This record gives sequence, structure tokens and C-alpha cells, in this order.
Amino acid sequence: MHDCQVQGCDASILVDPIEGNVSSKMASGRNFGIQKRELISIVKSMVEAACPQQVSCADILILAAREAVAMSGGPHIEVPLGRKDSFTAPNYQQADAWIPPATTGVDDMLHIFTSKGMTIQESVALIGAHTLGVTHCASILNRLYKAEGDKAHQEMEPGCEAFLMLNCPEWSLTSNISFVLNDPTAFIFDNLYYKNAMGGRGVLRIDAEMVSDPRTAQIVKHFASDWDDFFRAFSSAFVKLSTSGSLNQGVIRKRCNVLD
Ligand code: HEM
Ligand SMILES: [Ca+2]
Ligand SMILES: [Ca+2]
Repeated sequence: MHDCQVQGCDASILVDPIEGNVSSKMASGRNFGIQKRELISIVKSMVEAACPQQVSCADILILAAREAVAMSGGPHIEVPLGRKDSFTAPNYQQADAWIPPATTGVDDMLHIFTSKGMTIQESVALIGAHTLGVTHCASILNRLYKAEGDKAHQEMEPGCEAFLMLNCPEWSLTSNISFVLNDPTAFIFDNLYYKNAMGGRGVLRIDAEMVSDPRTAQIVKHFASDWDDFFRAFSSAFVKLSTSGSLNQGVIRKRCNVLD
């Protein structure tokens, strides 16, 4: 998602920031929480040893995401391959413009995804990726302590609110390190995310707001009860996102983290 949102799926996210040069995408605060990009470089060096200059970093990144979903119990998604890597330095202003911030609500989310050709159902399914992983406290401090007018915040289940506040105190010095799970089964790609959100336990604003917004409420309810439809819509949206603006005129980098 963080690669494909910015200049298409071209492995721009993998290019290391050069000290003193703010043009790398990773210099954008929107990429907070993105870790272990070097794992892709390790896979790349193995692929490169077996068949040099054939497989782009961008394809490896998509395949890794695809495998992560499948290995954790999600759908097996067929993705088209043949992406090229970007050869120019990516930039953080574009990341700032295209990667939704932690405070995003349903309006902005739908704007972003429907402008990529996704249906509302596919957009809601894509956020279902929050069935995996964690949210760092820094990403929800605003929601917990400042956004009093945030409707979704007011509807938070009190036990969940207390839990989040206990785990993420307002003035903690470690809110960039401490985190909470995105759903109770954060290693399993299931539809518990939707059930959890419907119970008022959505962690991020988007998770909570999708439950009550009239455009998305019925879809959330449907995915909470129909596992197959969630997987189908997620797969379709994943393919759309992973082919968005794919560069045909790029390069196949030798190393994923540098532009040689
Ligand atoms: C409006 C849309 C979205 C917003 C506002 C949003 C926001 C966020 C935020 C703030 C975090 C926590 C980052 C941190 O504190 O470490 C997060 C985590 C995550 N998001 Fe999203 N997200 C959106 C859409 C998506 C989509 C489309 C996908 C994938 C298809 C996705 C996959 C994930 C995953 C897997 C994590 C957990 C990462 C980890 O464990 O390190 N998100 N998201
Ligand atoms: Ca990109
Ligand atoms: Ca889960």
C-alpha cells in the first residue's frame, strides 16, 4: 500500500534516505511504522544470485505481501507480475500527499480508493488488512486525547477506551515504541477485525468510522458475517492496488535500497 500509493508500485519505498537529502519517501512521517525493508533486499539478493536482472524489487515486494496474507490464513491471490522499479529518487512530498494519515476518516479513505477504480465494497475490504499487525501509540494519541469532536471516538466501547489509554498514556516518552494490536488475532488474516470494530473496539479512526458511516456500515456488517465475500473483495482490491500505475518504463534495480 505504501509503495503503490506513491508513483505506483515501483519499489520507491525501498530506496534508503540519503543523509542530508530529504527526497526519499521514507523521510515522510506518513511512513512511520514501516519496518524491515531490508528483508526484501535479502530476498532480492537470493533471487539475483539465481537469475540476475530478471525480477524487479517491486514484484518481490508485492509477492511478499501476497505471501504474508496467504501464510496468515488469508486468501491466495493471483497477482500479475512484470513491474519495473523506479530509477529516480522518490519524494516525501508525494508520500505526504498520497498516504493517508492516521487521522483519516471515511470521506478521505473513499476518495483515495475510489479514485483508483475501487468500489466502496473493495475499499472497505482493503482496510480489512487491519486484521493483521499493530498500531503504535503515537498513531492514536490524537484520537484518544484530542479529538473530542470525533464521532467514532465517542462511540468507542468504554472497556476498549480504558485499555487503549492504559497502554498508551498521553505523555508517555515511548509512544513511538509501544503499540497495541489491530485486532485480537493480529497474526491471523480473518474477519475478526470487522466484528471487533462493530463492537466499538476499532483502534484507528477509520476502523471505527466505517462501522457507523451510512456508506460503509452495511458492508462492514456483511464482511463480519461472510468470510468468503470478504476474501473475494479483498483479493480483487489487492490486485487493483498492486497494479496501480505500474511503471513499464522503469528498470530492474540490482539492489533494492539504492539507485545505482
Ligand atoms: C484510509 C486508509 C488507511 C489508513 C488511514 C491506515 C492507517 C494505518 C495506521 C495509522 C497504522 C498504524 C501504523 C503504526 O502506528 O505503526 C496502520 C497499520 C497497518 N495498516 Fe493501515 N491504513 C489504511 C489502509 C490500509 C490498507 C489499504 C492496507 C493494506 C492493504 C493497510 C495495512 C496495514 C497493516 C498490515 C498495518 C499493520 C502494520 C504493522 O503491523 O506494522 N492499511 N494503518
Ligand atoms: Ca511507489
Ligand atoms: Ca485478525
